[in-house]
Amino acid sequence: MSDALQLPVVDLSSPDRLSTADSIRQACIDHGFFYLVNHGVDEDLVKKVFEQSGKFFSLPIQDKMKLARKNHRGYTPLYAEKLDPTLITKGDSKESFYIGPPHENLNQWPLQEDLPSWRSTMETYYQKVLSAGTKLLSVIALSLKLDEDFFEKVGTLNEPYAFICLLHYPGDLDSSSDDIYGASAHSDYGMITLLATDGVPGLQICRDKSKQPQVWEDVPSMTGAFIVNIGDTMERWTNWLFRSTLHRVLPLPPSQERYSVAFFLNPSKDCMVECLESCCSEACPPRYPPIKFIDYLEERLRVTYS
Ligand SMILES: O=C(O)CCC(=O)C(=O)O
Ligand SMILES: [Fe+2]
Repeated sequence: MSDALQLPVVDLSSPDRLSTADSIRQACIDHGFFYLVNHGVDEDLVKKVFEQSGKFFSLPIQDKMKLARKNHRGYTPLYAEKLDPTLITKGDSKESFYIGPPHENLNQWPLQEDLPSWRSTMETYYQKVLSAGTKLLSVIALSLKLDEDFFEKVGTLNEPYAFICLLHYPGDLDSSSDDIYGASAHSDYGMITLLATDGVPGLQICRDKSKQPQVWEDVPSMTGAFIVNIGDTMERWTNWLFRSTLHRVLPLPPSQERYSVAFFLNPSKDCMVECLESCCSEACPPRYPPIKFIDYLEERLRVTYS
């Protein structure tokens, strides 16, 4: 069952930061998802990223496999990743390309002669979305009754372990299995995700993962807006006040395809993630012990790629 959903819209350029913080708080408690408008990332740049992404995924598979995923960067072919590890199917019907923090010098790039402006486009996009995400985190801090530079002060943004993930869903190639999703049900691991899509529908959220049968609602795209969602690290930090909502991408009908670009804003590797004081009390003690972000992430990735 599926219904279209009206997600809250957050305006990052609003001068009334306290009222923006209030609407973020409500959105993160109710949905864990919202639209972000006036985020400062130029529409032409987003368009260019989609163009370049399309060019990469159109390369012959032998060329793409030369950049096969290493150190969490590079190309992952169709069916190689399964976001819902409980499914017994062969994997999600998507291909992806990850680009990580520039300071680590571990990114893989297509040959300059094949795709000349690819690297510069992706590096510019990385910096621009990181800067929008940083601004958003300061309002999220306000929404949690913290100082607006809280996430900077605790070292989250020293060298954030953030990733661009280019995604291509090539349509339902294997109609023999009912259980193959574009992206199977999952929640994201990090603090926040900023998602751009090409407008082709498919994304759905399940607001109450404990309810049976699960109710899935469509998340329509909004032109010019990022779809932002809370990840598990933020859920852990806020002691479940902000929810990291289960989501998935439906399989596409044959002969249709879909592109999207996710930006996973993760904290720095060494950042300790521990229950915020404003989110616990005697009646509501911390649900999790403190953990170093990289230890948490490595465990989650191990399950996804096993
Ligand atoms: O492509 C989408 O719309 C969502 C992708 C997603 O949820 C993910 O990669 O974590
Ligand atoms: Fe996701």
